Amino acid sequence: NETITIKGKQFFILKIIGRGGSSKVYQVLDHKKQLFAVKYVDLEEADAQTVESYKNEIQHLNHLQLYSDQIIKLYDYEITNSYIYMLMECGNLDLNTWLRNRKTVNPLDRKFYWRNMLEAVHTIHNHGIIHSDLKPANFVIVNGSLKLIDFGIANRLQPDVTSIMKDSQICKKGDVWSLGCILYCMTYGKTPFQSITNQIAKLHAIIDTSHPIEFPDISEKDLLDVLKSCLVRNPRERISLKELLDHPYLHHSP
Ligand SMILES: Cn1cc(Nc2nc(NC3CCCCC3)c3c(C#N)c[nH]c3n2)cn1
Repeated sequence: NETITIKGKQFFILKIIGRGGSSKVYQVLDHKKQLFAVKYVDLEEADAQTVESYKNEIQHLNHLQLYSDQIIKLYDYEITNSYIYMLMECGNLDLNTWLRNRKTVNPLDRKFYWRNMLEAVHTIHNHGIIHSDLKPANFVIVNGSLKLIDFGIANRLQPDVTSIMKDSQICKKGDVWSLGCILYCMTYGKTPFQSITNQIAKLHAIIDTSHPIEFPDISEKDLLDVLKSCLVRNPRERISLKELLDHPYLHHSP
């Protein structure tokens, strides 16, 4: 069956893991039967800005390999005018699928995965990257720990150059909100505004500081405090990533 050749090495396609607009992710084997993920991007229809955004994402992914184990391993890549191949480590499952398949998350997994997510996002923030679209599908489980697979740079609708560069500390707080939503989901089995089905009403609730987010009582008081601190609507008052890394939830058992 089908093979992919990257930098002269041949890989055998086992299955397609996912597909996006012009990208596909395959699970492949090399000649030593080692498992990898290959991301393929079709550049035929891509405009110069899109190609640039993909090259930017790859440069950052390549560089950040050195700084954290919670960033997916990029072993090699091949860029031509018509396609991109990225050879990466393969996760067993992405966090979105994992969360969908289970009703409850055990407190130890949740705490461990939270630590992994914080470390990954702290790493990209330290290099001036703000994801601004963090969701469970951006993380994969590799040998029991979570790894970030993309930085939200590729194919983002580029902020038009007129957008005034906001204070980056404030923008980083957007990623804290997103992480809080993921942790909320791992705690209560639903996202903070999931019960509001009308999209407009949901949007109003999200931005309405007088609309209270429900935090049903739980035994882990440290976890409850993390959730309430992340899901503060005013970014200035919201907890920072640095403070999250020092929070008792990460350091006190249970
Ligand atoms: C469902 N599932 C996922 C895996 N593992 C996996 N999925 C990856 N992307 C998936 C593409 C579809 C959406 C969810 C992420 C990548 C990846 C990139 N990009 C680099 N390594 C990976 N490993 C095994 N089953």
